[in-house]
Amino acid sequence: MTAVRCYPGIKAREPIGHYIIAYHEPATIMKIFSSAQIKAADAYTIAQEPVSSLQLMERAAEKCAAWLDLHFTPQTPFHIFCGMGNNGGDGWVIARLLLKKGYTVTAYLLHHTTRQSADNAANQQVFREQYPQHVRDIYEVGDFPVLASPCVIVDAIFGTGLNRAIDGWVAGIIHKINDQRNGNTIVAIDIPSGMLADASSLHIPTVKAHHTLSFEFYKLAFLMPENAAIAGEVHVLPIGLHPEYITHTPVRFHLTDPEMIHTIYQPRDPFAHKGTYGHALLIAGSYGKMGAAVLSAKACLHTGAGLVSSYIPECGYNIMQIAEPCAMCITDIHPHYNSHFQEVFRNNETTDQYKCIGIGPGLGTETATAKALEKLLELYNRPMVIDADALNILASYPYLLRKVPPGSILTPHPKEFTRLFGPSANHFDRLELLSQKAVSTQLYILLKGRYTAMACPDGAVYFNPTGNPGMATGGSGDVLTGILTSLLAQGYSPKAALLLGTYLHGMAGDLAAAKYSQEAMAATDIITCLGQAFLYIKGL
Ligand SMILES: NC(=O)C1=CN([C@@H]2O[C@H](COP(=O)(O)OP(=O)(O)OC[C@H]3O[C@@H](n4cnc5c(N)ncnc54)[C@H](OP(=O)(O)O)[C@@H]3O)[C@@H](O)[C@H]2O)[C@H](O)CC1
Ligand SMILES: [K+]
Repeated sequence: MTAVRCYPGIKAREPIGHYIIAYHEPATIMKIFSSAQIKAADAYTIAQEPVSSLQLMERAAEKCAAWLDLHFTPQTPFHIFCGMGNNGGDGWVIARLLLKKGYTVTAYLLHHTTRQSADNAANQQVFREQYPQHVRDIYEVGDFPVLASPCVIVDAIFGTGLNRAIDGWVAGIIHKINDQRNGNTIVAIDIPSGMLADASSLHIPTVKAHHTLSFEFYKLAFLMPENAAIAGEVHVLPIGLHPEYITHTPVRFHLTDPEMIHTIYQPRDPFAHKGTYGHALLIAGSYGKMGAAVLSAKACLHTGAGLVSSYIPECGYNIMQIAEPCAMCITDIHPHYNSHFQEVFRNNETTDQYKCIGIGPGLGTETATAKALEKLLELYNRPMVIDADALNILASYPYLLRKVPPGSILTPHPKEFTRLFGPSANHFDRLELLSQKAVSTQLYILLKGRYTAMACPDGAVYFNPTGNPGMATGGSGDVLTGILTSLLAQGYSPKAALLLGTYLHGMAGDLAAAKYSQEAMAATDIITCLGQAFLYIKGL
């Protein structure tokens, strides 16, 4: 079942994020299965539904043909490149279905092996019998056709059964297909040929698709920044894989979705007073970087914390009081940076007063700041939010990481992550390192990106689908720190705060982009749109 959802006031087809374009039932979209698990889901469905593998292939191809028919007209010629496995089998069925709908179709068989899957053979035979004049065979690069533009190229060469890097003349064909990108549309079936679903495809020849029609699930590879230019726009097409398998099979990787977020969100108590929703403390700012402190305090307030106190250097007092009158201010003895914030916690009473501390935006990395951070970590034992320069201090003094209260949330961007935990050869290795570090430190680690990855102490990783390139702007991270600190102060568990806060942040960013454009939006606009994002989540 596919249901189209959209934000209030935003057209369903606004190209802001995948999830706005089409939304699928949580059971099908939330879990990210490996290619081995997808194969098992396939087998389970065939055995339990029951359905024959040929029927399942027909079902999958029908979904693809329907999608293609919705997005193109019979005036556009189709060139469908088929491999010898089941991905190629899908290609034969798509070719047959499109011809039936009145499209001009040529199907090409790549003879990359002498072994053909049974379902591929069966569908190829049907096609050759019905449409012999529509088939061409490819044995070498020289057999690649001359294609008149504009046309649609369907890549059904390799799917999730790819077991090694593509080389030789088949790699030549992949390059030829990519040479046709300009002026034509390349649509990959299930996964672009050459791309590995669960491992890095760096330096491997891969089809560079404009669209990928992925069966039932997102593949982990689609969420990796290194593959951004390969899969294009991903469309998940449900093909009716067995819900029992989907529900009961454990996975490490998940994609958060609106329904999941709606269940995390807690409506406010009608009898609430400002004490109900916690007192948050944000330790931020330095000379020239007071904006970071203001943004995090504003975001914290607009996410619902009962009280917000901002700990800032002397120089920022007027700035903060004028920019955010709803926040209280504590100033450091130093005029330009924070050097004695641990002194806020003279006794247990004050430690208890602040339900959560967020630290880092615009903080600077002065030695006195680092010393104060060490003392703070010794005094405060609730989960904190640690960002920006506070992370850079942890990277400079790695022993401090052991003092961070368990359950705290670290929010590095990729460079901060590398400073903290070292470099990785590719984004799959980095994801593994992220997950390992969350387990070994018992902290939540949020790695910022197009699909921000949130690693939990139990080894699970959640990807966030909201957000857009307009958020790659100064202050966006400070806003996230304020949001997360606010949710923790209000009593959300670290995991709930992490998933909800990151989703809200991205959604507010999407709403800001829709209103002002990705170019013109600034971090302050993300805060302005937080209210609309809350209303959307509440109203789901
Ligand atoms: N998910 C589902 O429920 C459904 C999926 N469908 C489609 O099936 C494919 C997976 O099909 P499978 O047959 O397992 O694998 P592929 O078609 O992707 O590829 C297998 C063939 O590829 C050859 N191969 C593998 N790597 C290379 C390479 N680097 N160079 C050359 N050839 C390669 C392999 O050859 P061997 O020599 O290793 O035997 C095979 O010939 C899935 O992606 C979906 O598209 C169903 O149709 C519907 C249900
Ligand atoms: K493919």
